[in-house]
Amino acid sequence: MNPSYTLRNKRVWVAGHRGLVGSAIVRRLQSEDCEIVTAPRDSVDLRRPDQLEKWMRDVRPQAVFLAAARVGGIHANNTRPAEFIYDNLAIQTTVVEACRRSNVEKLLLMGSSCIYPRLAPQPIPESALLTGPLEPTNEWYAVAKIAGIKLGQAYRRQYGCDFISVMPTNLYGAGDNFDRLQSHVVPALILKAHEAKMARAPQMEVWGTGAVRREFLYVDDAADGMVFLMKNYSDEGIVNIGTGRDVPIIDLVGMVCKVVGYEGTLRFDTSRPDGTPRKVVDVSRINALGWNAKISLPDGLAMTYRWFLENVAPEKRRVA
Ligand SMILES: NC(=O)C1=CN([C@@H]2O[C@H](COP(=O)(O)OP(=O)(O)OC[C@H]3O[C@@H](n4cnc5c(N)ncnc54)[C@H](OP(=O)(O)O)[C@@H]3O)[C@@H](O)[C@H]2O)C=CC1
Ligand SMILES: C[C@H]1O[C@H](OP(=O)(O)OP(=O)(O)OC[C@H]2O[C@@H](n3cnc4c(=O)[nH]c(N)nc43)[C@H](O)[C@@H]2O)[C@@H](O)[C@@H](O)C1=O
Repeated sequence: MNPSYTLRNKRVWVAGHRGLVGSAIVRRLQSEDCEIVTAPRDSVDLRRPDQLEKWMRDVRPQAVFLAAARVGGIHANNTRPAEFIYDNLAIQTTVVEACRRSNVEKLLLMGSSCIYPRLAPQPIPESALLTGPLEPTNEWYAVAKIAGIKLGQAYRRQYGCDFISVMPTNLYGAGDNFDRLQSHVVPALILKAHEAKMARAPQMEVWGTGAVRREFLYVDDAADGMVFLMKNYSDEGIVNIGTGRDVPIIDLVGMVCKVVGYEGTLRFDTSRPDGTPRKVVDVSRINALGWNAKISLPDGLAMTYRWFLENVAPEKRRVA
């Protein structure tokens, strides 16, 4: 299949357009000469084939970014396994089959770096998929995401659908979920450091030991990489997207406190899970295709905190 695909003058559906990744893809598509279409959340539940297929018949999108999913951090994944496996299976099967029936020209599915085995070689190559046991804190979500990969590959083989799958590493940035319990580590630490600073608290809490390592890709980089793949990649193999560099959580905490301006001490709550000891993806495949991440972690954290202050900070809400 010809890897090059144009978005020019196409109707491009961003499923999950209000989320962290979906809203970043909408921002990125502003510089493409295409028509962005979105499904109204109140009338189109992407777990419902009847609702989606009616909308698809009316709108007839030609290219689709599937950024809709049940998503959360380690606590959310570890405590809500049924929602994470059911919702993500339901959304993926509904959207993939609806795209086939509507003859969508190209669909980009989103997996996650958490699909790889807990103790995969680091950096993690795409070939590590299904070579070992999963990380228990998010295996339900991971199994659903692996099913999504297999769906896309099966539809390419049997029906000739141009469906591709990208495996993003941990993402963060403007538009993130800042819920104290359900969020990922970056927004959670920004919220906690900010609140500790505002309250002049002597200490802030960090989950786990802080010794595990994670890779963080700014969401606008991720969106740019996904548009790049939509335009330049067409094959059944999955493609990692990340920076290729990881940091210990303890270092991340220091960077967040520096950006926020919090100078108190840290209390490590080791009753909270660490999750996988290390998760950094091998980005040689996407680099070889011609794409590289551009936004550094310090710059990304500064942009995220600025967005938090303008859109989420508790004192902002009180003023509003
Ligand atoms: N954030 C991260 O660190 C990573 C994310 N990913 C993947 O990227 C994709 C986007 O994640 P992210 O942007 O962080 O998630 P968010 O939770 O920020 O956004 C998910 C979006 O999906 C929508 N959605 C959820 N369920 C339904 C439904 N039943 N019908 C319609 N819309 C629904 C949500 O709508 P509403 O707001 O109304 O609930 C929301 O807009 C996911 O596939 C995720 O697995 C992969 C790796 C890392
Ligand atoms: C992207 C990936 O994200 C998830 O995996 P994860 O990377 O383990 O998730 P996380 O960002 O929530 O935690 C990263 C690390 O950070 C530590 N940590 C410290 N303090 C806080 C804290 O306050 N909140 C959170 N959430 N974590 C904290 C936490 O203990 C852990 O060691 C998957 O569920 C799945 O969603 C997935 O695909």
